Amino acid sequence: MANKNSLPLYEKIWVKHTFSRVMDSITLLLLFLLLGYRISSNNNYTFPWFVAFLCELWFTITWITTMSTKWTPAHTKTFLDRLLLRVSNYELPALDLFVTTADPVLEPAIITVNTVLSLLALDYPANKLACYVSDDGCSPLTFYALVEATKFAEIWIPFCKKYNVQCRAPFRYFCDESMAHNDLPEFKQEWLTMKEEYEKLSGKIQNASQKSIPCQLMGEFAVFSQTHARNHPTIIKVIRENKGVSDVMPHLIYISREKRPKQPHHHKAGAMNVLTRISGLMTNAPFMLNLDCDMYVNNSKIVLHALCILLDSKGEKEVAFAQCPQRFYDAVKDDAYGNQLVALPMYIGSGFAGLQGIIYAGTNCFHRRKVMYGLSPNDIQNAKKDHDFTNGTLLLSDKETIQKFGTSKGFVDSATHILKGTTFDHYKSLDLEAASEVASCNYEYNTAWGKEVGWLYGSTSEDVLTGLKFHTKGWRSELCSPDPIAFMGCSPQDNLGQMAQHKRWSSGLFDIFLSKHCPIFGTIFGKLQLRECLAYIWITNWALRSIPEICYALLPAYCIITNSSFLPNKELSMWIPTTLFVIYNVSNIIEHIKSGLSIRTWWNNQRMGRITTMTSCFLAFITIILKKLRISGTNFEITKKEQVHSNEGTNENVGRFSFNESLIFLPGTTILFIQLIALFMSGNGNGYGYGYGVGEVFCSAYVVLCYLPFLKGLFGKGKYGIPLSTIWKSMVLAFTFVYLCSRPILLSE
Ligand SMILES: O=c1ccn([C@@H]2O[C@H](COP(=O)(O)OP(=O)(O)O[C@H]3O[C@H](CO)[C@@H](O)[C@H](O)[C@H]3O)[C@@H](O)[C@H]2O)c(=O)[nH]1
Ligand SMILES: [Mn+2]
Repeated sequence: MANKNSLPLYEKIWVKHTFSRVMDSITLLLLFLLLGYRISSNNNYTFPWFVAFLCELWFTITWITTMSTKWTPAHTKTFLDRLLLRVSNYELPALDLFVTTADPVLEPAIITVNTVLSLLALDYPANKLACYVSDDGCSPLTFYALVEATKFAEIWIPFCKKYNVQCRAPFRYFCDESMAHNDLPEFKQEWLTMKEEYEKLSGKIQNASQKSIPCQLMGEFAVFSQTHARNHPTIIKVIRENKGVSDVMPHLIYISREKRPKQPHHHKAGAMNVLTRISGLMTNAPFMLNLDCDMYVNNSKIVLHALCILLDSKGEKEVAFAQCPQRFYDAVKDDAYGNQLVALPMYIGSGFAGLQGIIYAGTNCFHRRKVMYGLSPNDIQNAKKDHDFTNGTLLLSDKETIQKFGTSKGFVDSATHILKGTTFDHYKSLDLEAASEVASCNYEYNTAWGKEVGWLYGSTSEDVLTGLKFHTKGWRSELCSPDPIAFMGCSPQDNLGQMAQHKRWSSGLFDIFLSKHCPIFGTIFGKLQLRECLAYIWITNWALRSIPEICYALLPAYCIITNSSFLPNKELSMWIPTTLFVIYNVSNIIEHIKSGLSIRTWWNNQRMGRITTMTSCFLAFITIILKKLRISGTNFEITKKEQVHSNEGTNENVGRFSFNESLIFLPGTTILFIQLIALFMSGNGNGYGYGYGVGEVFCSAYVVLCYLPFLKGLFGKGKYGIPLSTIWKSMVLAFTFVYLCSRPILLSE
């Protein structure tokens, strides 16, 4: 019994993916064989041969990073009973909850409200929780919705706790009529009342979004008059203060940080840092959970699960953050746009988790505040050795602290508590003046915010960048994936959203690769482990992948047009690329099936992978090159969040591609045209002498198959059709390509 308290609070479970390992190794072997063959068959040194060799070399290197990332997947198992034995309810640490929203149109208030309600109703002592909502849209509607939601929360929270409701976001909970059944007689009545009350709440928010905010609330809303989303002073509203142990409602605070047209606001990262500072002034919890506005809590005990990792005696010393997986509701059938990210996290995500740790995904993540303030595991070790926190590395002189954290005395005091490891016993009622100071545009000027402290600036993928910084300092991270799944969110409902999102991610990630935070430097000069570094190289190079993929996709067409070949054309050697193609796809199909997905889903993911790499990633590549050349900057385009209604599931247009004037469709349409021209030439017997073979024609046809949605788009109407201007531009580009192909090139035969 004596060592009950020394039992670990979580365990790492290593997953055996033997089949994947074998298939991946065969794939690698075949890639090596192909490269070897290309080098050894010296009678084939032609231009397409050379380009193919370079592309395949790239694919091989990428494959090595993929394999290394996937090789030792792991996840964690948490022991809630052990945690509760060790810490009583009274001793549980405080937790600050952060929600970010930025646009009341793209992110409807009712979605944010549901996220907030699910957080307020967490299975955790309410007096230890404080929920801070950052509104970058400075929208009175969001504020109004939160005020109304608080009234509903007063009955919703007790209801959830009484009946141990699992999903505490009402819009999802009430979707499922079967929830209305329960053996307790009074349940049904309460369920109905609750549903009615929720409908009233959503009705009010709906009305307010269409008309205006009810006038009786005008007083409270006066501050919103004459504000503009990009130009307004700080607005902070303490909507509800927790009144102590017996109160079921956590604190709820609305924040819209100051924005001025010419001042950089650093998008989400900037918002997160303001939340960090304001919460530091008020509750200063040692842990923080951050959610995007569309991610609701699906497992009400998730805080306890995450604490098992963060409070574990080993975890306490080593783990910077516990990341829960991202899962999405209302998926489009068979994942037509390839954005559900189910198979990828299962292999790559847990692969990361088996190394130095999972990446920080921007949402669903529990952070340690002191790590956010820049501490490394080393600092803590040294301070412990010195037994003196005042002279140890942890505490800086007053001047240094101000240089690091800024001039707010209140905040510097709170940060000192965190660095020393002592927390406030009870919260301080919010000093609005101090809070406005730390939320102002100028506050971070000449401080370490965004550089050494808090969420890092400089990339639209602030999440991966911030996590990478922690790993480089020597921290680990853990994947926390209890059953039922902790959080659910919404994913783009069409290809436009998906492609734009993919572009933002890959540009942000590539930005990191080209910055001083590049994972390679992290391994050479920091504490980023080698295989973790390879995994980060894998993820930060999505944009770069577009170049070899586009070249490789153009090769078959080039060969058909110029009557040359890039594939081995002797029967015996042809088996290398053929087997490679088969093995790669078969193992991919099986991985999808093992993740519980259909073959159709596999194909949609595969196809979408090819499309996004050649379109979104390519544009991301160009965007970042232009940024590095200081020709243009990057922007954070917010993803549209939609509530899907179940009757839309039968709509025949579900899964169809829509198009607009965006440049993102230009590369895809051009590639498609080039293949069509090539196939037409091959069909017409224009390939004199038949330098190219079945292989080239097959590859070209395969590219067309991947681009089938674009082919349909050529004939589609309205939003389902590719705009004429894009078609014209693509045609010009395609014919230029064909023209250039037919001119003699130095290296060609
Ligand atoms: O200026 C901004 C822009 C965005 N956001 C918020 O950032 C979150 C993520 O934005 P979203 O448009 O939903 O992007 P996603 O691509 O869905 O988000 C993923 O990718 C982002 C990085 O690209 C991460 O920050 C997110 O956590 C991660 O879920 C949302 O809550 C927004 O309200 C802000 O608060 N301020
Ligand atoms: Mn999102």
